[in-house]
Amino acid sequence: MSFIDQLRQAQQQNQSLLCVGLDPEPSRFPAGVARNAEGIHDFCVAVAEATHDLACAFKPQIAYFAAHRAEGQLERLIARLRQIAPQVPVILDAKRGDIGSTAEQYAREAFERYGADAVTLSPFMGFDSVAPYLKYEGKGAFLLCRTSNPGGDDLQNQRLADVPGQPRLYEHLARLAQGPWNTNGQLGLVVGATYPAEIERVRALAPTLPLLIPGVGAQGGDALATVRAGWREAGPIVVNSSRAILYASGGADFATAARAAAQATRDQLNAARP
Ligand SMILES: O=c1ccn([C@@H]2O[C@H](COP(=O)(O)O)[C@@H](O)[C@H]2O)c(=O)[nH]1
Repeated sequence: MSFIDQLRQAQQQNQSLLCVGLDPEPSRFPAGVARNAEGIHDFCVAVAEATHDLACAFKPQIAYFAAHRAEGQLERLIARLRQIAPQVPVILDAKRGDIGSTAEQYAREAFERYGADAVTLSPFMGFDSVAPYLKYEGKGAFLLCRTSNPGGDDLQNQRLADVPGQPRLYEHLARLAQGPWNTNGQLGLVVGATYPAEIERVRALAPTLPLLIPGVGAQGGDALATVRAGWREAGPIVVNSSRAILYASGGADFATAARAAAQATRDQLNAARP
């Protein structure tokens, strides 16, 4: 099954647009969870078990694992997610971008080593840096388009003088991803919930692409405005929240609190659907 079909199926089954982000930071773990690589694995498993029926995707951010030499634990975690929630796709947030030969290795890492269903990529180096990922049939790739951070303006919001109509860089990217770059039909875009007007613009330019939308929760993005701007019958959205769910409680009840936070966010997103 293709990534996009898998995503739609999980959204239907769990009635959810919510992606639970797995950004495990040992210094924020409650007492009783080891502040090491094994603790990272166990903490994420506990959160996944508590939220598996509320999520349409899980998004481990690779830096939180690699920084603590927990790549082996990330492999095991993704394998475990398959048991906990076989229907829920895993998006590996890696934001890779490199020349083709190196991109081949990154693609292998994401899809063969970790077994992710989709990956996030930086499109800055152009189509040949994206193409190796598209050779993996049915696997998804989300290109950074209009990111949630204020610094996204520095490049993404600049106009391209040499392109007809002088679009902004993020608009040009959205057009490429909807059109000529989407050779396997599995491309999506990353757009920040902190910029709903830009979500709406991206949706106009890329009406059928899945949008991965981080920025609700800890970054303060507006869930209602996000869904209104991005959700369309023909174009799914996946709205990520990480810290607001993972650290809803710093105590022994962290998994129960994570579930409550995930449920509240899921319900908020669903209530905003037209
Ligand atoms: O534009 C982007 C792209 C990716 N991210 C990632 O999403 C989560 C957000 O975490 P919160 O705790 O919900 O703020 C994190 O992994 C980022 O690396 C993003 O925030 N913005």
